[in-house]
Amino acid sequence: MIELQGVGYGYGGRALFSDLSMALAPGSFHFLTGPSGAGKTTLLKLCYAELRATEGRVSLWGRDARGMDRDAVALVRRRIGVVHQDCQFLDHLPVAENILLPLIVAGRQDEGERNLRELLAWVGLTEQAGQYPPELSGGERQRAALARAVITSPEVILADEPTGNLDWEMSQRLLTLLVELNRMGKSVLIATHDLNLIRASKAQVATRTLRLRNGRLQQAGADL
Ligand SMILES: Nc1ncnc2c1ncn2[C@@H]1O[C@H](COP(=O)(O)OP(=O)(O)OP(=O)(O)O)[C@@H](O)[C@H]1O
Repeated sequence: MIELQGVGYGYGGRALFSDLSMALAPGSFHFLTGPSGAGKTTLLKLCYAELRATEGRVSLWGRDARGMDRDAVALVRRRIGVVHQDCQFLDHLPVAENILLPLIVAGRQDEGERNLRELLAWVGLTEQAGQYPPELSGGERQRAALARAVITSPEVILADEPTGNLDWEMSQRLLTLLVELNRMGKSVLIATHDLNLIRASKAQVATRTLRLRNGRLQQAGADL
């Protein structure tokens, strides 16, 4: 679905990473780890065509991202749900409307009501639907961000530090939601610093861990 071959990227002419390859297959579950500033968020942005690789090839469902115009990118993004590091809510809209936004943008609001009710119950935010994002706790915000990422039924979920600043219990709860999505057949990639979260996932799901460090991507093994 998403494939990177020999990909490099840099800001302002300075290479951040190079010759990086990976593939997200249907139903796969990956963690992406590495030190702060290694380029995890940048790598996720390449996966959903927010950024274009400066070398190599990013293929999204078999199409080279480089040749995609805005409409093609918009189409492909509907197959990808992104949980952003900072949630990116519109604070003047209630939580329910924030979650519905991707469906509205996709012109599919008719699917909204039923999906929304189910999703709010699934993430445990039925009571908070009418509240505004600044009124939510950190864990509630992250769960709302996850609901928003999956309301369009994407095939791939890319989550950038979804458990950053959450306590252990809430991190586990979020991980369980992501594992449930994976069991429904979705491919999941989680960027995280939290090695305990990666270890805890092993009991629930078969995962691969990729480590981005010094401009290289390696598969992490038992050394985690
Ligand atoms: N828009 C930008 N312009 C210039 N430099 C940038 C930009 N975005 C990120 N960078 C730099 O690129 C490097 C990688 O950033 P990135 O956010 O991808 O790392 P990260 O591994 O996700 O970090 P963290 O774990 O702290 O979130 C950092 O040094 C960052 O300052």
